[in-house]
Amino acid sequence: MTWNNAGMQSLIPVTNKVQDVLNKAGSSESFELPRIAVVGGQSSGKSSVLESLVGRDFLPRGNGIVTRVPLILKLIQDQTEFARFQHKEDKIFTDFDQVRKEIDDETMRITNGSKNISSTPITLEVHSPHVLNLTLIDLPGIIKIAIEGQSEDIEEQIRDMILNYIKDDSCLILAVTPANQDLANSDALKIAKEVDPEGNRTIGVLTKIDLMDKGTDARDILENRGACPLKRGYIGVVNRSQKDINEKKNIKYCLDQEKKFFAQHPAYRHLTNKHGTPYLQQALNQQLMEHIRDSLPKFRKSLLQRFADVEPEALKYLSQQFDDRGESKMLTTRNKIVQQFIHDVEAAIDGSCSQIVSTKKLTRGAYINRIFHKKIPAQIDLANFLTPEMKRKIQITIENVHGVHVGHFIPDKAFRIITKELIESLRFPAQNCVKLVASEVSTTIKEAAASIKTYPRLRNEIEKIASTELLEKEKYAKTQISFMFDCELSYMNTNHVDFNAHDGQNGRDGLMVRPNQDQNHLLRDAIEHDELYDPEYPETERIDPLEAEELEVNADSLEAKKVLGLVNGYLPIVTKTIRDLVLKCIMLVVIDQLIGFLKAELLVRLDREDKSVLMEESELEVELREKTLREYEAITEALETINKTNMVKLDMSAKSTFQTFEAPETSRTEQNESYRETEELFD
Ligand SMILES: Nc1nc2c(ncn2[C@@H]2O[C@H](COP(=O)(O)OP(=O)(O)OP(=O)(O)O)[C@@H](O)[C@H]2O)c(=O)[nH]1
Repeated sequence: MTWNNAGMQSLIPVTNKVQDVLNKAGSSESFELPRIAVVGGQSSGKSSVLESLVGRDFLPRGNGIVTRVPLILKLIQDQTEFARFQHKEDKIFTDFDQVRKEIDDETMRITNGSKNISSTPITLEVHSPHVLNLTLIDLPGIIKIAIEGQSEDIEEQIRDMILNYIKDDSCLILAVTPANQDLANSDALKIAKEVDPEGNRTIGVLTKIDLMDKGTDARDILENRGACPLKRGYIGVVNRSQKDINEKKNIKYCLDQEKKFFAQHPAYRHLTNKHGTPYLQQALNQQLMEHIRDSLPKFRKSLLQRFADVEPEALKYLSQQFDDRGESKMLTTRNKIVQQFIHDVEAAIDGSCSQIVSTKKLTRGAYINRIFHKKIPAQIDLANFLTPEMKRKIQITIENVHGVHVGHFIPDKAFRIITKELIESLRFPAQNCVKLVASEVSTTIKEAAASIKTYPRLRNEIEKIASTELLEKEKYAKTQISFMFDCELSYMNTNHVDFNAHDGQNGRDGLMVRPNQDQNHLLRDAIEHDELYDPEYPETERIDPLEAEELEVNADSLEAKKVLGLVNGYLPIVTKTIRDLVLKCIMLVVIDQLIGFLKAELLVRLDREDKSVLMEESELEVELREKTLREYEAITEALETINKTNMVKLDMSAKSTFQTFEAPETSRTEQNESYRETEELFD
């Protein structure tokens, strides 16, 4: 058997290298060549044309509708030559007569042995070192009348099937018309026009020129001067006749006969260079080149986009790679990872450290900020302390302080007891604030550690050291805060500059309680003028006598009000101080000291571990890294290959073989722009 698709070979170096490189790397990018669908009336010679294009004699041929199901023929460039059907994946065909038989058998199976057609395609892969990766489709011929045993609407079914394949803009249409029929009635041209009215992707193929009536010729059509001119013109071919097939004449022999036919025929002698199967191959070749030329810039853009996606990951992997024979390189890698981890933790908390500021997601630092300024003030809050329960406590405390005696002075002791109890009630919420921030810092540590993908042991160790230290810091901060509470509880500083006897609002009628002042007198005045009650806290107003009765204690007593005034004036000082110090303590211990620890101690602690164990790579990550690096290299190579392609030369060679094909202007400009982009990238 002889292969005769040499015309397509010139495309192999570029497209196949690009396809190969990307396929091998398992890249998601792939450069697809367009499908070529062969359409035409029944027995117009479609399968014969297709076979000539492939250069292989393996398709069923004969009278009647031979092609009754679509045949999707995938040509795949490979080292060895064989065929394989999708429906029989395990079987390898090396004998192409067997391929023909299998197509026949499968057609019968699909159509249940009837004479009907089916849209269920047969998919056949032909692997060969001589083909270009390309998909060709042989379709059933368009018929006019159903014969016995065929569905009434078979004509419509065939039309729909053909249209379904050729409607895709990237599909090249070979409209096959026999020369011994009137062109104006060509089914192929009619159906092609429906989907490609401009004729941009339709090539007219005139078969059976050798069978034309004596005294007639197809010269006008072949010179594109006939009744139905096509933008891309017509190409005349002389395929093997049924007799040739029966006599098993090979394709090489028939191609020689075809050449002789054109050379010797007086009407076509001057057209020998523009017709015949080899020329059709060249024309198709040019179409494909044009497609490549037009789609390369777009494809390159998409490759560049993928390159931009893959590059940062790849560079990260490359920077983390080390030669495991060299311990110092291993250490350098480890140290780099640790530095990066510390930087990531710091950057996530301290926004100013971060080079890239997200506009979509809050960072941990921003969350901590919310805890500082929203949650902490809300948790350390005694504004609503005056519950009925507290009123009752105040009165009972006062009465207990007096005991058997009748009290005439402000019960200072009761004030201290009540205030202490209230301050104490803040201890747990204040410590809880440490927990809230620590939990955010813990998440920050986990997130930063998660990016150490290649070395899971190192990642775990770093996370463990940092998290353990965070726990220590959390504990320590809680102790410090507890100490702060102890300080607050040890002394009620009623000499504080901010202390206001009724509610801490300075300047309100000058109602400041100072030592050596007559507190009883001031308070009495205040009560008379109804100034001890804060309108913001209605609970501080006079206690409902009914409620008082329920309590069975006189919570509305003058003394209770005096104590309330003192408590109310003192609490804001305490909450203000505690809020401020809790926040500062958390910042110092849980954040600053932790980061300080990471900077000073993390490497020291890691040094205690076995380096080679710590730097063991994760299998999954190794796989991912290799895949990423493979794709990175493949895309780089593919881009370089495309960049080296001499598009002008490619275009010139295309033009010299098939003058009527014009390339759209815009694609050239786009192409140059894209080249510039690519060149810049690789400069
Ligand atoms: N003499 C001569 N015979 C041809 C030519 N082209 C095709 N034939 C013959 O015409 C018959 C039909 O050819 P096919 O290639 O099977 O036609 P088809 O369009 O694929 O047929 P269907 O798939 O059945 O529609 C075969 O016997 C071919 O040998 C040609 O250029 N010259």
